[in-house]
Amino acid sequence: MSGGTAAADGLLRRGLRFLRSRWRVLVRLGVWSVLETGQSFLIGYAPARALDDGFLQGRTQVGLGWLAVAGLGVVLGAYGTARVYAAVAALVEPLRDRLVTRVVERGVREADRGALSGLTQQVEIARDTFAGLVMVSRSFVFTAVGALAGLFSLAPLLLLVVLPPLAAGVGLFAATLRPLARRQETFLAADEALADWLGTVCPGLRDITASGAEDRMAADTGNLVDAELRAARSLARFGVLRVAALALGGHLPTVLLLATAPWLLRQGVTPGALLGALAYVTQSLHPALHNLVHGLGTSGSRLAVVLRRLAPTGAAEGRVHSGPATPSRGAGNCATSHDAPAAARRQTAAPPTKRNALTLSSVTFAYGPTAAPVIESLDLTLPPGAHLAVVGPSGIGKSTLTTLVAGLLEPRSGTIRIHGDPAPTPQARASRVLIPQEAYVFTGSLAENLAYLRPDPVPEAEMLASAEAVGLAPLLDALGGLGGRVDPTALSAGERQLVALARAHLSHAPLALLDEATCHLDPRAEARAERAFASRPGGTLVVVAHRVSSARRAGRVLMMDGRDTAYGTHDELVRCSARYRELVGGWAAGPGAPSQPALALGDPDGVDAVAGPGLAGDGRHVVAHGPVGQVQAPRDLRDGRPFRREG
Ligand SMILES: Nc1ncnc2c1ncn2[C@@H]1O[C@H](COP(=O)(O)OP(=O)(O)OP(=O)(O)O)[C@@H](O)[C@H]1O
Repeated sequence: MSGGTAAADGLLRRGLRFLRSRWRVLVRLGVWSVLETGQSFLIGYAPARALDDGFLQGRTQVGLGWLAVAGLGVVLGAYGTARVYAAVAALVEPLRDRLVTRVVERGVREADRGALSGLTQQVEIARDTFAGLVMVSRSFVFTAVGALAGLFSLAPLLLLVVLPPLAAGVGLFAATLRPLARRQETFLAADEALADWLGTVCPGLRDITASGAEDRMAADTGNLVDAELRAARSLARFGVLRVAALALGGHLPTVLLLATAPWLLRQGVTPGALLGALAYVTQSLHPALHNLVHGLGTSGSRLAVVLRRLAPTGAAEGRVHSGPATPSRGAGNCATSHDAPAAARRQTAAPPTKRNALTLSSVTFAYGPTAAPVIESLDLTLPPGAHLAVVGPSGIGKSTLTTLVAGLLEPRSGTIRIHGDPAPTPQARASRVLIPQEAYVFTGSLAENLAYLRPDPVPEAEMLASAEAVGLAPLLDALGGLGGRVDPTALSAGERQLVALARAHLSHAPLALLDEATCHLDPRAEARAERAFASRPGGTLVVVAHRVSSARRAGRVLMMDGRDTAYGTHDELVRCSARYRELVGGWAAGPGAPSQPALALGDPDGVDAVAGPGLAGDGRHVVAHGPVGQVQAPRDLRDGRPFRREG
């Protein structure tokens, strides 16, 4: 037995089990359908009687009476239809609940919100399709029973004319149902495979061109297009059989009734009975068969595909992915924001480990409704304890990013979570502390300034430890200890930054955002402050860096550069990102270099640096556009030694 057939049989078994457990609802549905069917019966019977017993006999009132009966049948039928909808809801909603429970469990287990929203959408499709199927197949059965009973009661001979073509049409349709469903599924799978493939290839066109892989990619894409074309043609061929079934079962009875009318009249069938038979065929049987053929033919296979996809194991087992292997992206391990979709997929495919300190999912932000986004579709994940340096050219959006994470701005779209709490919310706000470039201190004691972010009384020892950690101790001594008076105007910008840093260090917030918060400190003092934050137990640090030394210290670097944003370690970026090398090289070249680095003389920790453009990454890969080596890395970096400013 093939995998597809086994899956289909499994689905059928589960479906029958589901229906068996809801037999009461099915009975209710049947009862209301009978009432609805009364209308189908009367639609031909009443006009026949009206003609034969009323108008043709000159008894107008009797004729009108029968027509009134037909009208009453319509009213009762409408009531029955309303009750039918309620019964269908009772059948369909439990299926929806069951599927929702299943996909939510799966989404929680896989910690994949993207997949979850996709799956819940599919549940809605499954619910609607199932409801449509129940309505269509039920309607056909009851309408056909009503109409055939009516034909029999008018004149059994009529069945001889109507029944054979109707049965042949239904039989032909039934025979095509399974192969049609298979072809429909193949077509859907081919269509999705092509869409998936294009979604992967299109964002990487630049890399494909850079690595000369156009021909191979075009050939692979062509294969998928051909596969979809073949599937569409095969489906269309079966579509012709479907139309034939409808012509046979729906149109032929009308033709036969008209062609055999003289014979039928000779056999004693009355003109009214003939009129009634035509009404049954054209008003009931043909529309019901039409709905069945189109509804069951299309929706049935759609439902099968969706249900199989929602199945607990091998969610995509029903999906034929005939696409070629993932395209090479040109530059080894590198990944830019071009790779965002692939990177996002890699990220969501990873098993959940622990709660991330910071998660950005497809974050887009602009300063105005029609303004160009400063940040676009940014994905970023930082585990607790991570140390990230954000670099990029002036005005690229580094401060905007930290402000968004701090919850002072709201993304236009996408989500930001700090230790699982969405930003901006009070919970997320309590988990982060933002130290901007401009450090604010106020007139008061140093202790008051330091304890400002703590709701609880802060032990002196803690304050002294934080002051020591960030390098505030000399100022603390100069001011005469924690009780010393702070006069903001008497402090230098660097001293004010040290106070602000010690205050943030004392806060309980595990995520520290330093937005050029050390720009007035010398490199040595900056290094000390950053290390103090990086070594807080469980503390996560995001630094908007203005020196290369900052980027080197950080475990990961986010180089913001619009669509070419790159992410990785400093060494990876140096290896893979031409843009990053260019920036680093710019610093080394000194003043007047394109990136206009802020150099600090005699930096024992390395070179000063940077600013460059960008977006996101998956925590493991970095990027380069253009072959690696096209831009030569500065000699100092290749030697692994820090830069030194010349002269
Ligand atoms: N409050 C604001 N209102 C409108 N536009 C703003 C605002 N703040 C920043 N911008 C604009 O958003 C863009 C990104 O600015 P942002 O300050 O985030 O960049 P940056 O990379 O931090 O720059 P720098 O390194 O110079 O601090 C710039 O074009 C800037 O002019």
